[in-house]
Amino acid sequence: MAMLKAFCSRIPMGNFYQLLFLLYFVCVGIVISMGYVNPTPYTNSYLFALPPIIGYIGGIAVRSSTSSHHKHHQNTEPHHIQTKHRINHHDDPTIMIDIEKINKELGCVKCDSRGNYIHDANKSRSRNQRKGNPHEDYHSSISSSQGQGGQGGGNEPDNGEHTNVLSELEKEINEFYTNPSDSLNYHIPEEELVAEQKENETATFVWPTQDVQYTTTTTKDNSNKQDGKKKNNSLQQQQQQKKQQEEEEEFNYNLFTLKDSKPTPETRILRNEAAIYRDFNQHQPREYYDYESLNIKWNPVDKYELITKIGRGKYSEVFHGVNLKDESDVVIKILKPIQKFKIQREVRILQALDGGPNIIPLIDTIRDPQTRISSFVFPLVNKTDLRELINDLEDMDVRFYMYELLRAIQYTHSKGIMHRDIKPLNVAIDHSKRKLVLLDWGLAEFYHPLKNYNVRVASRHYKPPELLTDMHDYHYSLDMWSFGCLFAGMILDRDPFFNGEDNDDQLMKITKVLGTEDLYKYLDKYGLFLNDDQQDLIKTRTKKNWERYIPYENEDLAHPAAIDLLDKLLRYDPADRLTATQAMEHPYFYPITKKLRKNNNNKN
Ligand SMILES: Nc1ncnc2c1ncn2[C@@H]1O[C@H](COP(=O)(O)OP(=O)(O)OP(=O)(O)O)[C@@H](O)[C@H]1O
Repeated sequence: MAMLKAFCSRIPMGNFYQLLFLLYFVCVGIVISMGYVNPTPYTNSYLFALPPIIGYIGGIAVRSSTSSHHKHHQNTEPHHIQTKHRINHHDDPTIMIDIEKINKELGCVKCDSRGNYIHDANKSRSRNQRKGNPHEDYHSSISSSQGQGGQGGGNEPDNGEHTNVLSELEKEINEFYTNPSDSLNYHIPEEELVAEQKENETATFVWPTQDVQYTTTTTKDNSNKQDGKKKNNSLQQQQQQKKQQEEEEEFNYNLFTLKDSKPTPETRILRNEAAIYRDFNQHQPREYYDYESLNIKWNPVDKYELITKIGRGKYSEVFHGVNLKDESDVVIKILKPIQKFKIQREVRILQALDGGPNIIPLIDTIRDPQTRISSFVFPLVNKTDLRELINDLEDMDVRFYMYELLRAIQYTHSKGIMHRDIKPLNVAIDHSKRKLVLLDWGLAEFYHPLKNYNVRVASRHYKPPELLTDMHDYHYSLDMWSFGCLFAGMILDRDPFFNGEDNDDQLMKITKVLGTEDLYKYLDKYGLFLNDDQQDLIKTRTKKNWERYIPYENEDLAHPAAIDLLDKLLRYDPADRLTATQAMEHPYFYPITKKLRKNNNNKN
């Protein structure tokens, strides 16, 4: 009996029924042959044909039902393995960091560094229980999906089915982390491992950092191979660590730049990104651009004496002073009460640009301990107002000073900084020494791509269209517009060239010269809109020829090369404007660059 049971258990169910009917068929044959039943055609068909047919059909039915069950089973099996494959990527330490970052960004406080969901009793509650607090629902659905190894991350409301699947997955994930090797349903046959090993023994390794290749063979020199592998491993580790560090730095940098950035309006189609020096600050140590962490060393004021007031600005009173130690002339810029970060920013930027061409150097930072009034000390520039000077300047002088100004701007941009207040008042020229310096770094700022900056910078008449149309993600090219306005003022003897009475009027004045066609193209490109007042003010206008603005007495300054340069600077679209480097390469400056090259050659 036990043998029969064992035999039966080995026979698949479909075959078992067929065997049973075969047995019946044999029995009926015996009965007929022994003469117990009359073999009429009817009895024959009844006794012989029907049972095998039923048996056969029954067998098919049973077999197909078991095979469909089997198929279903097969389907879940690879899915199971697949899930573990997906989870397996957490073994990569670089990805682990990623998930941690994503969790932090999404505010998933319930995930560990591997993106693994940390069990929460609330999570096992039913949907109805959670329904009462939609906020809680949202957060638990985020953290649940995070628990799947960072897959998904949706914020759809949870339901019972979803929770079940998630808790199963959670179990799998936890199992995987407690015993990763066991949970991988993989078995690599011994022969394959040996073959792989052999293949590696004769493989060519590429040195990861240099273009050097070396071959190691176990049969010839075993130690070489070991060394090579060790080197390779340590190099790989170093590379991985470096990558990890870079990713961390990038993440911290992104957090930093997002810190005080305003959200971008949904209407924006295209963001405005600098084409040059875009990632300069990202590749600098944080102290370089994080001016709020700067500790300014304030020295005593008694080293200097004030002589006379020479100027005043929005944020300061400027005095001619003297350094009592060496009796040198200085400028003391006494700061009005302003926010601390603005002082830190100006100092940090002046430090970053120290030694740059035509940039005013910061000599000292002083503070009166009693009044706590802070001041910056600069060298005195014996300057002449640009607007007065213009009458005395020849074409070559204008080219020279404009080139010198561009050198300062180019250097500033190359250091990841925007000046944001280029105007004649901030350019000091000592014509007797043929020396130009760019002053007033109070509004200058570090450039971070796609950061939404304050548009209330630069002086109205030098404000580019992006500041007048609320494009907050402006970049270095805003300085190039301001430079263009200053240049137009000089060569066309009309400063300010665009003389708006307020910001809306300023844009209107610009459209009177540059027309409206390009303005609308620029607005459409970036998904920007005019405000109501601007729409009322701005009528359809055609672009004017620059020639009509050239006064008779300025034809020597405003020649075709100068006009061509001006035309390439004053463009609505910041992406269409020349960069400082491109402007310096413009034919207008050929006589200057030619002379510079000659002087350099002579020196050498
Ligand atoms: N080193 C200098 N040599 C000569 N004059 C200077 C010097 N520094 C500043 N000035 C004069 O003082 C004025 C005000 O200086 P500065 O622009 O730095 O101050 P501010 O308060 O930041 O001005 P703003 O209102 O333009 O922001 C300048 O326009 C210039 O005329």
